[in-house]
This record gives sequence, structure tokens and C-alpha cells, in this order.
Amino acid sequence: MSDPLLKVETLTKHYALGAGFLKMTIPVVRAVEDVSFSVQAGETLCIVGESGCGKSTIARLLMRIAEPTSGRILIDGTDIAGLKRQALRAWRRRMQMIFQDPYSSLNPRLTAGQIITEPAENFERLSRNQRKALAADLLTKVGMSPEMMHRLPSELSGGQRQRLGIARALSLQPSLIIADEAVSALDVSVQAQILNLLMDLQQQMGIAFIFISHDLSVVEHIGDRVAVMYLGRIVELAPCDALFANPVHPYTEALIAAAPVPDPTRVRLEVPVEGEVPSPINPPSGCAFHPRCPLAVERCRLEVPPLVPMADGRVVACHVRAPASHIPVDLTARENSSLAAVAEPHLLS
Ligand SMILES: Nc1ncnc2c1ncn2[C@@H]1O[C@H](COP(=O)(O)OP(=O)(O)OP(=O)(O)O)[C@@H](O)[C@H]1O
Repeated sequence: MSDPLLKVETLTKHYALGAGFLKMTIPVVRAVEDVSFSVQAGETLCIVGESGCGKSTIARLLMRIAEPTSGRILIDGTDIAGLKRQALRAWRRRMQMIFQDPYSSLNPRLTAGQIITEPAENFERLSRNQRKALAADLLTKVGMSPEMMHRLPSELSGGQRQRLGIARALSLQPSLIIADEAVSALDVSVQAQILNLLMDLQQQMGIAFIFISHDLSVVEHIGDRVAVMYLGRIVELAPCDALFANPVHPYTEALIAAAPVPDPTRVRLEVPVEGEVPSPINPPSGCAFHPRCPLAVERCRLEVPPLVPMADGRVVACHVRAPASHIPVDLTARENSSLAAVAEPHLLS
């Protein structure tokens, strides 16, 4: 297996909420806690989980829109987590983002052509002809007519605006695109067109995707691997087919059980999960899922379960379904073999 394009190691983001009476009492939102994963060139890693579990915070940390509290973000081996503005610039063009709401993320006063060539012009001066040729090429790539370069965002449909967002993300020929709920604002038929476009572009250009979604049917359609998050942590990371055929973590099982089933012949798993997602300001002790878990035992209340590699290449954080004795001997011997080492499924291949 080649070195990953992106490697995230023990990434953590805590937001301090205002000022308390004493310094010690400032409440902290534990948005992302000790998250590790990697992305290979050309693959699609999906991140799923309920609202507030930390998906968008991961996207913002990777794009360096938010500063990590701790952890490393390695692109081709270079840690960009600590880089300052100028040094970061060169790496910025390697990663681009597509947003949920294409309308609010596009400047309403610029034409489609100006919008999609703007990132390239931030890096190099383009002549009028070069700009026009680039705009025509990018619009064609995303299945739009080059004539559309003169239109304003308000003159385009929702699907066309999202295509524009994709064209803009492509303009710097990135190695990785982070798509945060990129199709959730669109009609189902338009969603399918945009997903197919993304998959075609990936095949043609070898781009890797981090696809953030709360919609499991979208994830099942597009993902190579899936990371399931609960209250800031990854609880299961598995190849897409294996995850949907045989979810191991009780939370993954519950998410799949709760999702609408398009195929009525498919057998539904029955895992009742009660209660609300707890607050990330005061997460439960041990496994954060234990108050809602039908399988919870005493240990789940006391200890945070490490991500443990399973025989089929997935990693799971669950004292009941993936007890730590599953860790292969060479991994248990590894110093500090907790989350950082075992969350890396490629170590197992
Ligand atoms: N700037 C901020 N200040 C304080 N708390 C924040 C901030 N940004 C996010 N949070 C909190 O961090 C947690 C994770 O938020 P995040 O937006 O990453 O979740 P999410 O999984 O993307 O949810 P959604 O699907 O609703 O966007 C939430 O509890 C959120 O309220």
C-alpha cells in the first residue's frame, strides 16, 4: 500500500465558550476528540454521524479555517497543522472544499466565469483569453455549456450552482476535495446527477474525496471507506461494503437501522437506541455512547474504548463488540498503540 495522501493523527478541537468566573470553570465544547484516519490518493472516505458529532469541524480543521487544539495533519508527509499563512498557501491548492449551500458560498455579484477562475487568479496572473479558456474548460468538465460563464449565480438552478462550486474547486487541480453535505440541499434527482459527476471526475482526474454526510444512502453510493463519528470521536472505520453488510459498533448498527431502506427486501437490523445525543460540553464518561447503548456493561461507563483492528480491516471502538484483546500482538507491543496506531487501517494490510 502506498503512503497516504492525507494522514490525520490524534486531531482534537476544543472550543472554549466565553469566560468563566475562574479560569478553571470555562466550559469547553469537545467538538473533535483524538481523531485519526488516512486518505489514499483517488479514494473516497465518507464521514457520517448525527448533527453536532464534529464532521464539519474536521473539514474546517483540514482546510485550516479552524486551528486544531492538538494533533497532526500530514499531506504527503508534511504536517500542515502548525504552518503559518505564507507556508500554508502552497498546500492550500492541494485541498479544496465544496459547501452545502452553493448559493450562499458563491459571490452573487460575480459571473460564473469569474467565480470559477478566481482561485487560479489568486495564484497566477491570467490573460483575458486564458481566463476565458479556463472557464470554458471547467464548465465543460462539470457538464455545463461554456456560454454559462456570463451568467450570475441567481440565473442558475440549484444543481447548476453546485456544479459551479465543483468547477471552482477543480480550478487549482487539487489532489483532495472535501465535500461537506454537498448534495443535502438538492432535490433527490439532482443529488444523483451531482454524485455521478463527482464519481466521474474522480475517475478522470484521480482526485481523493472526503465526503461528509448525515445521509447513509448517499454514503453507501459514493464511499470506498466510511468513518462513523459519535460525539467527536470515530467509533468505527470500515470499507463501505463491509460497514453496510455487517456493522459492528452498536451505534453504526443503530444508524443503519434508523435509515430509510430503499430496497424493501433488505433485512433491517433492530437495535433500539433511546435518548438524545449528549452534550459535547459534558460528554458521558467512558464510552460516550454508553447511556444509549443496549449492550453497555460496567466497563463502558468507566473506560474510553480504543479503536481496535478487526480481522476484515476495519477498526471499532467498543468494549463489547471489539474488546481490546482483538489487538494483534505486534500492535499491542507498539508503544503508545492506542488510537493513533490502531485507527490506521492500512497498518493492517
Ligand atoms: N465556533 C464554535 N464555537 C463553539 N462550539 C462550536 C463551534 N463550532 C462548532 N461547535 C460545536 O462543536 C460541535 C460539533 O459541531 P460540528 O458543526 O462540527 O458538527 P456536525 O457533525 O458537522 O453537525 P451538523 O451536521 O449539524 O453540521 C457541536 O456541538 C457544535 O455546536
